[in-house]
Order: sequence, then C-alpha cells, then structure tokens
Amino acid sequence: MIDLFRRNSTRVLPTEEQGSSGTIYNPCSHGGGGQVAPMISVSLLTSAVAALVLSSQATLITNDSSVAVNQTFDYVGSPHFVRCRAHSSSLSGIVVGTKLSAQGYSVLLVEAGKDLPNNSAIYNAELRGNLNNDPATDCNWHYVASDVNGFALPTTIDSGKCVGGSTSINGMVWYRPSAEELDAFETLGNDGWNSSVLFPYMKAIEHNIPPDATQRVDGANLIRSVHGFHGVVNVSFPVPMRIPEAQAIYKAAIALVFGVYDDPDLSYRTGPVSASTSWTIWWDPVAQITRRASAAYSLLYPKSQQQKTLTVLTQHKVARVLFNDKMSATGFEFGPATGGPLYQVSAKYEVLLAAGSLATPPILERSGIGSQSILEANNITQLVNLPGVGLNLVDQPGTGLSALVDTANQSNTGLIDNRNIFAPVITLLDIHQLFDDDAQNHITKLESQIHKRAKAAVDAGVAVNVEGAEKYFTVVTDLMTNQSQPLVELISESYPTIMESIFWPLTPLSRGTVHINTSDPFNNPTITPRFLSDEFDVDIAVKIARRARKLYRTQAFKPIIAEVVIDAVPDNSTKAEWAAWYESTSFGASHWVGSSAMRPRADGGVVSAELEVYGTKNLRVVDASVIPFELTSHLMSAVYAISQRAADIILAARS
Ligand SMILES: Cc1cc2nc3c(=O)[nH]c(=O)nc-3n(C[C@H](O)[C@H](O)[C@H](O)COP(=O)(O)OP(=O)(O)OC[C@H]3O[C@@H](n4cnc5c(N)ncnc54)[C@H](O)[C@@H]3O)c2cc1C
Repeated sequence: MIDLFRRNSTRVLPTEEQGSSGTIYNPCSHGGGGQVAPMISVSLLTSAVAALVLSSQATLITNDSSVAVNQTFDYVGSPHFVRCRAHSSSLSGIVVGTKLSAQGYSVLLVEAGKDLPNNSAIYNAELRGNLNNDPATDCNWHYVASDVNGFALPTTIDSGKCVGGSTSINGMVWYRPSAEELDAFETLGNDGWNSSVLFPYMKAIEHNIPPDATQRVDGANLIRSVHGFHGVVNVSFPVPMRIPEAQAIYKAAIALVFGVYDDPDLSYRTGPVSASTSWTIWWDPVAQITRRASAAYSLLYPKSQQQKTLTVLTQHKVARVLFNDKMSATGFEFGPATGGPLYQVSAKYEVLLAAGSLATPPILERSGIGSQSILEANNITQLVNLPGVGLNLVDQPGTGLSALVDTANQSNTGLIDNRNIFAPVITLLDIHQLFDDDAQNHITKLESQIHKRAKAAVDAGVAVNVEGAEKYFTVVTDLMTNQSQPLVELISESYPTIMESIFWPLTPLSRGTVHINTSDPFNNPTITPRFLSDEFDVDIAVKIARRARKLYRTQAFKPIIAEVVIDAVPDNSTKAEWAAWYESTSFGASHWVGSSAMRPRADGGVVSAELEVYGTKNLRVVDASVIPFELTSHLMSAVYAISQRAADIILAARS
C-alpha cells in the first residue's frame, strides 16, 4: 500500500492507490470550471484539525469531532456556493459528497465506522475471507435479523461499517440491471427515472479494463457498448482468470439443464443470461495483488479525487435530523459511535441521508418521521406522518448445493483454486427456463393474485395501502411474466474439494421491515426480513434447489465428480421438506433495497422523484433504500448511478 499522510487518526489525503483518473458523469455540465469557494471558518481556525484542512488542498478524513461540533459555517463565496451535509461515507455518500465538493461546496460526511485504508482484508480482494476473522477489520455491522415474533434468526446480516460502506466488504460482482426494470421505476410514478437516464451514469463511473486474449480464452468476454472506460471505479476480470476449466464445465452443464448458453456479457441482456462475471477489482502489477475498487479507493483516496471542501468524520453516528418550525432540515445530531454525548452540526442548505437500506429508516424514525405506532412506542413525537418508512424492505434469500470433486482433480487449479474472489459464472433464469411446462400455470396464478398479494402485504405490515401495493405487484409481476426478466440467480463456484452452486430468488415478492426499537441512537434497529413469506418465492426456491443438483449429474461434470453430495434433503422429498431445508440454510444476499422507497406518497412512498423526504424540506435520501423493488443485478452499478443523479438533482436545485 502506498504511504498515507497520517497524523494520529486524522488523515489528509492524497494517496496514489490506483491509476484511474476519470471523473464522474455530470449531464448538467457543471463541469470542472464550477464556482469554487474557499472553505474558511473562523471557528475551525481554533482547531488543530482545522489547521490541517486549511494548509491542504486535500480531503480531510478524521475522527476528531471538533471539525463539526457546534459549527456554524459562515462562508464568503459565490452566489452558487452551497453547503450540504451528507452523512455516512457509504458508496452513495461518497459519490454525492465528491460531486458536490467538486463544485466548491463544503461537505461533511459522518461515518459510524473507521477509516481502514491499510487493512489488507479490505484492499486485497483475495483476502476478503479475512474480513470476518480479523477483529482489526471491524467493518461489518453484523446486524441481528428477527423473525416476525421478534426472535433472533440464526444468521446475522452483513453490512459495511467503515469508510467506503458496503463496497469495502462486498463481493465486488459488477454488472448492470436491465433497461426494463429501470424503466419500471418510471412506471411506478417516478418521472425521469428510466434506463436512458441511468445507464449513462453507470458507464460514467466505470473504468473498465477489457480482458486480454488469455483471459478471453479462459472465459472472459465484453460487449464494449455497455461499459464505460473513463470513470473512477476499476472493473475487470481477475488475472489470471479463475477456474477456467470449471467455468467451461459449468457453462456446458447450464446449457444442458436450463437451455441457457454462454453469453458474452452479463450487462448486455434483455432477459436471461449466463456468463463469466467481472468485478470491481484491478490487478496491481507492482504489489502483485488484486485490489478492491471500493467507493473509498476509487473516489476518496486517490490523488486525483482530492477535494479541499470535503471532510469525512469517522467513528461518529448520526442520531437524528433537526428541523425548524417549517419542517426544513437545519442539521443533525451526532455522537461518538460507541456512545456518549450528542452534538449538533448545522447545514445551510441540505441534509442528505446515505446510511443505506438498514440504517436510513431508523434515522428518519428517530427524527419524528414515520408511522404513529412505531414512533409512539419509542416515545418519539411524530413530526411527519409517513407510514412507508422502514416498510417494503427486500433482500434475496440464498442457499447452496455442492458436489465432491474426485481426488485426482482436487489439485487442479483450473477447477479449484481456493482464491477468495466471488463466484465466476453467473446465470439468470426467467420463469420459462425455471419452471418449464409449469411456467404458464405460474404466470396465470401470479396475474390473478395481485389483489390478494397486496392485501396480504398490508395485513402483514409491509405495505402502506392496498392500492399502492397493487401497483407495486403489478409492475414486479409484469417484469417476471411479460417482460422475461430473470427471477432466479445461479452462481457457479468451486471451493477446496467441492463444486458449489449458490442460488436465490432475484426479485422476491416477500418483503420485510426495519424499525427502531428504542429512541436510543446507539441501538441497532429491529430488522425483520420475512424471507420466503410469499408462496411464489418458495416455489422459486424449491425449484431452483431441485434443479441445481441436476447440474452435477450431467455428462459435463461426470469426468471430475466423485459424488453429488447429499447436503440437502433427498431427491424424492416433498416440496414442504425442500422448503424447510431452504429456509433453515438460507442467508441474505446483502442486496437490501426499498425501505425508503421512491414512490408517490399516496402509494406508500417515502421520497419523491427528487429524492426529497415527503413532508420535509431540504432533506433527501440518496442511497440504496430509495430503490423501490429488488433489481436483477447486484446493486452497486445502480447505486452508483442513483447517487450521481442525486448529486445532479441537488446541484440543479441550487442553480
Ligand atoms: C457482504 C456484501 C456483499 C455484497 N456483494 C455485492 C456484489 O458483489 N456486487 C454488488 O454490486 N453489490 C454487492 N453488495 C451490495 C452493495 O455493496 C450495496 O448495495 C451498496 O454498497 C449500498 O450502498 P449504500 O450507499 O446504500 O450503503 P452502504 O454502502 O452500506 O453504506 C452505508 C454506510 O452508512 C454507515 N452508517 C450506518 N448507520 C450510520 C449512522 N447512524 N451514522 C453514520 N453512518 C452510518 C455505515 O457504517 C456504512 O458505511 C454487497 C453488500 C454486502 C454487505
């Protein structure tokens, strides 16, 4: 790792971590020549930390709260000058913070976790297996998940808790959603949110490093038109490619079992697809390691990205948003993440929430925004009646099946490599490929059950009203039935001695909730995923589990498989037995969305198409929680696009 300017735990960047020097997309052409105002604050001059800011042209990352406590920033600048406060140095917070500070606006990001740029489990993509073993890493909330009765479920929820947010610990898989599902944002009532608006942002953030001839032979491929080559987030295939022989076998078996053939690119699709995936990684020839391209390594640490008006306060937690008597956000309350006194900081213009799908709704609730019953139960005075806060929470429940490789092949690194990068082949199946002859029955049933499903969602407390829920289920059902969007993901992998398939329903109809359980800001929320509570999700789960086992019995696997491990229920088990096994072994895919849904207020939405929290002024949500329904891609590309667009909306509002 290249050296950093470190003074205790205050850091004035830059670093030289990576080579990309691109910029992020700005369709409003605020351009590099925007008004840049000096960040001068009389009160900051008294602080040692402030002295570093003023002597530097660089982003400041510090855990010293004096950069923010009780500060009222009083600037002299151009008329376009604005001060915004986002909180959390999440993927979305960093994108918005970087874009706003690039225009000269001073931005404070408050992040509950630490700044861990030199932690090898984070920067070295192949050491991500150490993320949970090494206490020093400390970048995971490990949230408790609860069942509907409030009892803890056996598995905890992974979620990033350090600078870079979940991009510091995630699986790094990179491909983009389909045009159809992004266009469905608009169908749900969000004007201006569609594929033609969002795809350019995805391309703009991406710095694709195309595969070379050897990587192509080993399974990599690329359709250039759907990728970006000048952004800041490095995207590539690994060097060398992972398990090329296993990839070829998987592709052959998937064609035999599901009738899906090797495609050129997961990002280039209108429906089902199967291909080797690229990741947000890059090969560092000097250190001879595969580096993670997190939001922090891409947008915060590199020399080319330094912003003298951007401050990141780490190890402090945002408690609640503060309002004036016109419900205009004026700042927020925050304190040390481990507990202690609460402080205030003011925002001249806007407060931006970017704490992610599991932490943004609790902040809204602690601020008095949410449903009466939740707020009352936690002794919080309701300021805005917004019952959608914390509802409509979705993730994908996954599990896996495996087969033992014969001893002769267990040391073949073309098949098994023990490299800790996520699975190399990804297959997305639609309703016809998954259910074959039974597909039409499912389609008919799905289309006839929209009202019933909507009513059940309201009764279960995961949707605000039947009309809004009907619109939601109509759109999501239409994507699955008429628009051939995939409804299952199959991830093909190998580990020492075994081949393993992981799978999950891609766009679950089951939804859950996240709510506060006390007014104490240092307590984690109650997260109730309600995985597999919808019968169609169970149908998908059982079907894919049964069929995934067949992969390993195909001719393609015969030469290398010793035994198809019976690690689930026997073949002839009933649907109920398969479902019980699936439920007892499943875990969340960590693709949480929907808990501050962007939708019309009457339909149960929390934010408008301008990302403003209904019933307030100068308060927006800019993270994954605004995505109204689960997407069929892994989420990063969409969240990078949404947060760039959020920054442009904010900038446009000021100009
Ligand atoms: C284990 C895992 C694997 C994943 N794999 C992939 C993958 O392979 N590909 C892909 O595309 N996506 C993947 N994702 C999903 C993707 O990383 C997330 O969707 C994305 O990072 C969400 O961005 P966000 O800005 O909404 O929130 P996050 O990136 O999660 O950031 C939220 C931040 O807010 C901070 N925070 C929380 N509460 C507070 C508070 N009160 N005050 C201050 N700060 C707070 C957190 O510490 C965190 O840093 C994965 C996620 C996880 C967790």
